[in-house]
Amino acid sequence: METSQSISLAQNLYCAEQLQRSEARAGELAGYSLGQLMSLAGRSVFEELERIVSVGASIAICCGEGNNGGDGYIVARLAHQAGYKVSLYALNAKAELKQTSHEPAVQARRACRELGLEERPLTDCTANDYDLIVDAVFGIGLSRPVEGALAEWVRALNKSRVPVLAIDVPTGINADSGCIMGEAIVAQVTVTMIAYKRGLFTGASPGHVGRIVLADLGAGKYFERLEQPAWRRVTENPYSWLGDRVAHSHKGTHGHVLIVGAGPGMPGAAILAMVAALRAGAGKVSVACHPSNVGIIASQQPEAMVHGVEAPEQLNHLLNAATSLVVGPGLGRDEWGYKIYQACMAVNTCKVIDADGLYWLAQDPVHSSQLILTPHPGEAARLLKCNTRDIEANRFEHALSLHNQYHAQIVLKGAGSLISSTRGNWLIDRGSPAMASGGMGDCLAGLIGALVAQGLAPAQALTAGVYWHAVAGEVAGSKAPRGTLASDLMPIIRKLVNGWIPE
Ligand SMILES: NC(=O)C1=CN([C@@H]2O[C@H](COP(=O)(O)OP(=O)(O)OC[C@H]3O[C@@H](n4cnc5c(N)ncnc54)[C@H](OP(=O)(O)O)[C@@H]3O)[C@@H](O)[C@H]2O)[C@@H](O)CC1
Ligand SMILES: Nc1ncnc2c1ncn2[C@@H]1O[C@H](COP(=O)(O)OP(=O)(O)O)[C@@H](O)[C@H]1O
Ligand SMILES: [K+]
Repeated sequence: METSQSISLAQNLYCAEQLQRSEARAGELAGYSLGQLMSLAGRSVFEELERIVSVGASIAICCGEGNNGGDGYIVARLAHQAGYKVSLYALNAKAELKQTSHEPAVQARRACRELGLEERPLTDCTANDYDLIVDAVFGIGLSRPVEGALAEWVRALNKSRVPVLAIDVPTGINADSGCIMGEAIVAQVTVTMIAYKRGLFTGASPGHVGRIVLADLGAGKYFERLEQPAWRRVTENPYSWLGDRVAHSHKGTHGHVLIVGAGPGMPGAAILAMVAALRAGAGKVSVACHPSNVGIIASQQPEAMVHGVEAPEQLNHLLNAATSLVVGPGLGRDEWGYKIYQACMAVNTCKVIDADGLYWLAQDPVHSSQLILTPHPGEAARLLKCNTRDIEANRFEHALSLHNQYHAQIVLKGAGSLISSTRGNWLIDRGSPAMASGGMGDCLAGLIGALVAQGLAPAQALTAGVYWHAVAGEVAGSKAPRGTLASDLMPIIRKLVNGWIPE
């Protein structure tokens, strides 16, 4: 079987429907029947199992009635034959597998019976009795929420903290949206078949999938020819877009970022955006803020130029001098904030709009590819006039809606940030929960502003900014996630924009 995987296979993300439609044909092109594909799927999972636990370990294999369960029976037979202590559990121990099940699953189940592996009801499986649980309950065929006794079993399994190896998709995770349907298994490893499902990388998934292993079963490259991915994952460091600095460059070469924000009593967000823009390599950084904040902002970083603006007219010369704008950090929702926002929107300069800037944009939508919008789900809900829960229930569709409605370059932030832009639709599966602390968004806005100032096109600046911000968050939070601050990202951002790649 072919194992080397192309860059495109690592990037491309698909929906369950695409797998259901084309996996058989992809298998055929690779020279396999559906049954042979399933045998290969079971073997791939078994090979991963061998990496996690040694021969002799106690394993519970928990099977549903569909083909995900079928994969489970194949693993059970292989594991038993290899000398593992295998216990089999089934969602419906007495029933036959579904009619749509492939022959190898039926054969493997029969073989397990002949080998004396008695099937017990799934809800009798007490996780603590085992070294590893194999989740073969539901995969891409999950069609309704996991409820009742099964949901209770999933909750107990998750509480046990016994490692789980999930087949294809952790049971209860929607493979398209990454949402939990009722209750979902938390796995340490997920071995996913043929191609990546987009829902494995965003929404609730990052807390459920563990390490993801792609087993393309030799059919991946054929599958890619049959189905177009609507989304791709950023897998390559974007440093080449920025490149090394030219030896004879000067500060004017690297652009001038103007941060517009910091209404009365709110200097912090603009300070973070300002420092991020400086550390990300902007030639010059200015801040336009309420006059009451000039002293405190100027005292933070002597390299920045800080201007108090009482009235929008005072902004004009600053707007004319700027290569990029970052509008919104701490801007406020009062009359001063509104007038300042309006003055910024009157110029054509590329703008990163965040925080209160997004609040004002939602009141009076504007369409432009020179706008870079960086909403978190709450801000996205305001922009799309729905609620945060709607956004989280389908992050992919709402990211597309934002791009289509505002004609802007957008990122929908959160674990598995989604970028919908003139460069297409990209998912960034980097970052960490260490980044769930106030100020991280301000840091991102300043970083993107600096990349625009240094000459990247808006969509490139957005993609590279979100990627480096997430990687910086991972590095800053790696040893002690709690208490990680946006300020901790600044020296790491400096390294990343100079081509550093963390191990
Ligand atoms: N085809 C191939 O080549 C390959 C396929 N492969 C494998 O097949 C998997 C897909 O198999 P699948 O389509 O049979 O779906 P699967 O995930 O087993 O679930 C369907 C069953 O679950 C049931 N059900 C759903 N939700 C439920 C709920 N909440 N509560 C209770 N029941 C629920 C549903 O019931 P129904 O909706 O029919 O009433 C049906 O019985 C895929 O993920 C991969 O592992 C690999 O081997 C590679 C080769
Ligand atoms: N659990 C997580 N995993 C990955 N990235 C995260 C996580 N939590 C937060 N982030 C990232 O941190 C940033 C938070 O931004 P935001 O919510 O605007 O913060 P603030 O408004 O406090 O500055 C976003 O880029 C988001 O993607
Ligand atoms: K599963």
